[in-house]
Amino acid sequence: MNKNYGMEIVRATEIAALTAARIQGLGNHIDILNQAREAITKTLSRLNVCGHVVNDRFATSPDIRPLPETIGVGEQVTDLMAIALEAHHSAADGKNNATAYAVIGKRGSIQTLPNLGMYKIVVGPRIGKVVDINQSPTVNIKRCARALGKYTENMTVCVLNQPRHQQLIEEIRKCGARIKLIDEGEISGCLSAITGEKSDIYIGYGYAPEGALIAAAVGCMGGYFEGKIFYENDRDRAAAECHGITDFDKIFRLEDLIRSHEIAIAATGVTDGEFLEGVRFTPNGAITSSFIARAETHTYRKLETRHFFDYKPVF
Ligand SMILES: O=P(O)(O)OC[C@H]1O[C@](O)(COP(=O)(O)O)[C@@H](O)[C@@H]1O
Repeated sequence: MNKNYGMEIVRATEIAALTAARIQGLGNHIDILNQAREAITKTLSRLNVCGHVVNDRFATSPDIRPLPETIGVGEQVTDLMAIALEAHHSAADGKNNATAYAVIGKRGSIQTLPNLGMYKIVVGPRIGKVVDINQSPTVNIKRCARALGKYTENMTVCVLNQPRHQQLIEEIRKCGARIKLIDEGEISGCLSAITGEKSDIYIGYGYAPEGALIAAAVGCMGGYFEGKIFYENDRDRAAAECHGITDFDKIFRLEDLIRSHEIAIAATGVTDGEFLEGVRFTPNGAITSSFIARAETHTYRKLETRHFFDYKPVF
């Protein structure tokens, strides 16, 4: 791609975040997700590309507004992944970590993944390739501590607060590391672990399609990612085969999920989160907190944007 599309897709994540923030806390998680999806689609539709939408986890959900198969008005063919509102239950409840995300990359650069669970481990560039998903959390935490020159007791591990993580949480406690529990929004937990802002490692089970977006963030910002898809039965394995996955023990790394340096990512906070602040409404507009990054340069920017609704007729 011959330009930094991060600058363009961030406008779409901003509009999705502003739209969702307007109805934050009203309790309707389907409506807030649909409104965010409509908003991100409308703004991405103005992009001068022909973006093939990939890894939409809600593509076949009957209540959820579909994203078009292709988005944009241009000729340059790209992959486009949009998570208009991660942690939509949190957004509907007015809780933390709701965020809008978009990734754009050269056509074929983003691996498509089935709607299955994926166990993930994510660290930032200061730690790098010392973790091994087949090792226990204790071994990985200690390896990361050594890489950072920190005591294990001063390491912070971000984990989704889900019953399935009980054993993981107990093991982390036993090895002496600190825990940062988040209710929803694993991507923001991973971004925070990549930059080392609020945690040092992210470990846990979430969805596989999110893994591609997290890998894109690692590709753009540095760090290390490993993910393993969790299969319960033959139907799951058949679903994976539709995406060309035939090795069911495969460890997915950055290069398996993102196959090009021509990739850019953007995100905007809806509610306050691990990595970004939520939308703050002002008397005549709103302030959004976003980030954009691209793999070619590894430059990442955090942006505070002031929106003036008198000049934004849509609001
Ligand atoms: O805990 P669950 O329901 O298995 O889902 C895990 C997923 O939920 C999330 O926390 C939020 O998911 P949504 O974006 O669908 O709201 C994701 O970050 C994570 O992958």
